Amino acid sequence: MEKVFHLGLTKADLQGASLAIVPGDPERSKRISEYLDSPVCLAQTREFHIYLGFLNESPVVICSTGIGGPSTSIAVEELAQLGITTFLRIGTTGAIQPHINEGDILVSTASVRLDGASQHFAPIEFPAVSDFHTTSAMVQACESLGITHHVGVTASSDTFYPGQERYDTYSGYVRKAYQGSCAEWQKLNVMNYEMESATLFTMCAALGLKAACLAGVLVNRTRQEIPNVDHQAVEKKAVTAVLKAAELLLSK
Ligand SMILES: O=P(O)(O)O[C@H]1O[C@H](CO)[C@@H](O)[C@H]1O
Ligand SMILES: O=c1cc[nH]c(=O)[nH]1
Repeated sequence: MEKVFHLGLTKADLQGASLAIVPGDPERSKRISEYLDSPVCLAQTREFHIYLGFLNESPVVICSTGIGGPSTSIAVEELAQLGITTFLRIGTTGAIQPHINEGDILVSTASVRLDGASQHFAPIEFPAVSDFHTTSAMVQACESLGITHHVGVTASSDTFYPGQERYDTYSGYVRKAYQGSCAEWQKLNVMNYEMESATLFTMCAALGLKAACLAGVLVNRTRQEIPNVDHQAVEKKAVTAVLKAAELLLSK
């Protein structure tokens, strides 16, 4: 088989892996790989840092998506061509409900499609819904590890600043369409903001692939706009949860 265009890998490179862990941050790929047995770096190209390792002897791929839907859609498409059918996103996030605390883990059942890329896969009426069994494994993982977690709907935006209604910016202006949007999502019981799950869920649901997403809370937007917590501690908890979910899925 030819190498896929962006990731630069062939099916043989993945050694039969069918499950991928997909963080946004490229540097996180390496940190996750260190929890696997015999990790090797397969490629580092653009925002895609790709590792292969083993979890209880099953091959697992880790591939960063970069920030946002367009690069996520490339990673998912090319990984699917290479044999990946299950995608576990592990991200960071901003909570918008007052009862959610920094350091909690949020498991997304579905996402509000505030992205553009998902519309290249399915019309806006199509739900950005996670895979039930894959998401259940994430919930079970959090429960078994005693991690404080919340399960619900996520708003997934193309932008970090206006799409998430941040005013503490260069211009201080948010265009009218997004003014009041955070309050509306709060009223509609949306848990949080992040930037990749709408594309990931829509694309995977439309293509018959399985996707789930969990994220560690870096900031509670009812209290402040920009995160200032210990990023690494929050990430470590989320990584522990996603690896446990992968282990549960691979043991079935
Ligand atoms: O920590 P990651 O996985 O990158 O996820 C979140 O962090 C980035 C924004 O800071 C966006 O990618 C958002 O979805
Ligand atoms: O508030 C936040 C924090 C992390 N990632 C986001 O997209 N938003």
